Amino acid sequence: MAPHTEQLTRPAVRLRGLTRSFDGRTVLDGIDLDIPAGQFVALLGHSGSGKSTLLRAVAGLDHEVTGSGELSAPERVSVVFQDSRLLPWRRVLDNVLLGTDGADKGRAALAEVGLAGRERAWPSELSGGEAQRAALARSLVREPELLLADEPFGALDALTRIRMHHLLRELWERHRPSVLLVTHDVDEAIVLADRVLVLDRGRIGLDLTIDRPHPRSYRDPLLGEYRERLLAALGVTEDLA
Ligand SMILES: Nc1ncnc2c1ncn2[C@@H]1O[C@H](COP(=O)(O)OP(=O)(O)OP(=O)(O)O)[C@@H](O)[C@H]1O
Repeated sequence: MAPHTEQLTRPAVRLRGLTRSFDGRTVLDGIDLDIPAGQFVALLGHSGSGKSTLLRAVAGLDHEVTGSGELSAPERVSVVFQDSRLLPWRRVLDNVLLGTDGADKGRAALAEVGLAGRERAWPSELSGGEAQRAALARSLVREPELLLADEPFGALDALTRIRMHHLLRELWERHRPSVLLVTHDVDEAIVLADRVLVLDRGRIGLDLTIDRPHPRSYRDPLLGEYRERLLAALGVTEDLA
C-alpha cells in the first residue's frame, strides 16, 4: 500500500486489549476498538459500565490503564464534559482561548455555536445550554482531530438538548473530527451517530452501524429497529423504555 493511502486509512483511535481495574475489580476487560478518522461514534452502557473510564483512557487522562497491545489516539484531542468547566473568573472569550492564541479564531468559534456578541459575558451570565455552547467553541478552536464528549447534554432540558444535537451534528459536518460521544440516551445515540457501541461487562457487546441519512428525526420509524436492538443489548424491553 502506498504510504499516503496508509495514512488516510489509519484509524483515529486504535485500542487493543485495553484493560482497567479498580481495587481488583475489572471494569474494562480487553477492549479492541478502531475508530476510523472522521467517524461519529456513540458509546452506550449502563451506569457504571465503564464508559467514562474508556473515554478517559482514550483522552490520555488515565495513566494506570493497561493493555497487551496499543492505545493510540491523535494528538489534537478535545474533551467536553457534562458541565461546561468554564472558569468563572474569565470572560467567555478568554475561556474559549485558554491556552491558545488568536482572538479571531475564538470569536469565529463563538459565532459558530451561536454565541456571537457574548464574548465579554461572564460564565455566570450564561444559561446551561449557552455554557455548553461555549464549551464546544473552546474545543473547536483547538481544531481537534478527535472530539471526546462525556454526556455533554446530560444536564440540559429536553428542548435545549435537541437544539444541541443539531448544533453538534452541524459542527461535525463542517469540521469532520472523529467523535466519541458517551451517552445514556439511546435516542441521542441513534439520531447523532453513524455507529453505536454498547459497553457490557467490560467488552463491546454490540457494534451497530446506523445506516440512515442525516438530518435524522426522532420520529423516523426506520430508526425504531435500531432502537430495539440497542435496548435489547442494554437488557431493556420496549415496554420499560
Ligand atoms: N477512580 C476510581 N476509583 C475507583 N473506582 C472507579 C474510579 N473510576 C471509576 N471507578 C469505577 O469504575 C466503574 C465504571 O465507572 P465509569 O464512571 O467509567 O462508568 P460509566 O459507565 O461512565 O457510568 P455513568 O454512566 O454512571 O457515568 C464504576 O463501578 C466506578 O465506581
